[in-house]
Amino acid sequence: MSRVLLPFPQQRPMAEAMASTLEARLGRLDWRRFPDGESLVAVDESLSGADVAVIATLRNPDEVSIALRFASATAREFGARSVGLVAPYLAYMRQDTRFHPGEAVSAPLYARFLEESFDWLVTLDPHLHRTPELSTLFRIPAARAAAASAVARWIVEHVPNPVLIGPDSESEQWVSDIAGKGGLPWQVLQKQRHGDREVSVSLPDAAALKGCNPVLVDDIVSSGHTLLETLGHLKALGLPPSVCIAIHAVFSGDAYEQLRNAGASQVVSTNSIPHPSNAIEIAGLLTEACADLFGASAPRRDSGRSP
Ligand SMILES: O=P(O)(O)OC[C@H]1O[C@@H](O)[C@H](O)[C@@H]1O
Repeated sequence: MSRVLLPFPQQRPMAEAMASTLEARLGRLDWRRFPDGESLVAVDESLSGADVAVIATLRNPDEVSIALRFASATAREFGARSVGLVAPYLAYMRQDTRFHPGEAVSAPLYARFLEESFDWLVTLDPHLHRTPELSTLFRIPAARAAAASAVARWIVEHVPNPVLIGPDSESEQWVSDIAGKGGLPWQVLQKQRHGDREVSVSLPDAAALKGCNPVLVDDIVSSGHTLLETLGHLKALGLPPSVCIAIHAVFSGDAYEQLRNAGASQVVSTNSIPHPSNAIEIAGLLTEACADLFGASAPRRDSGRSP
């Protein structure tokens, strides 16, 4: 039985970091776009009997998803026994309910889409809010790694006298976990979202923050408005410039530049999405989460069948 990692081009360094512990070889997965936007995917042809893990981070999911499907189907066509997906960032998890009439509930729909291609899934800190666990969303074996220990280590090593601040109640699960791992004080604010780019947050207990260096932590930073709003309030309270930590550096548009220009002392992230802010390595955490699934899952009924 052999294990093969097929990383999308951007995830090659992640795959290189994971390969030896997983006793897997690195295979070829090329992806390019034709001028009309269509995808051309090419994978290793020597996959007969192999357990394959495709590695793809799902920022810009509408672009990458069709390529994912082509990659998994072609790997099976070349004889892969099983095909799993390691998605350091799992997209579409935030639309987990119908916020307005007529909207598609994307989280379960996207889960169904991925299940059609993959036998198992590993991801890092998925945005599970109203959904308690990955297993309630996915019908294939799914495991989640947590960045908390790596983020806590980074904070302890880089920020003197830190206090962790989560911008909203959704962030509590990540902030409290990181605080627990690092033995750090923390608090979580109340946020109201008024639109895609309009949010307001409540003032924190300023007295409790006196003498500390604020570290804002969120799972996803997309437009950046949640952290921008929080930064603004902390600045108005006269607190020292805050460190901003994103687990997933989505950073749409100029969000990263805006945060840096808004008085953040540093903006850092894990490498779940390749980005200049990456400072916290999570390959080892994903490797651990893969251990029980990679090569262990029962082959799909249609495994090896031509697409
Ligand atoms: O405010 P932006 O950066 O657009 O969105 C990120 C926020 O939206 C939430 O679901 C995330 O957990 C995070 O708090």
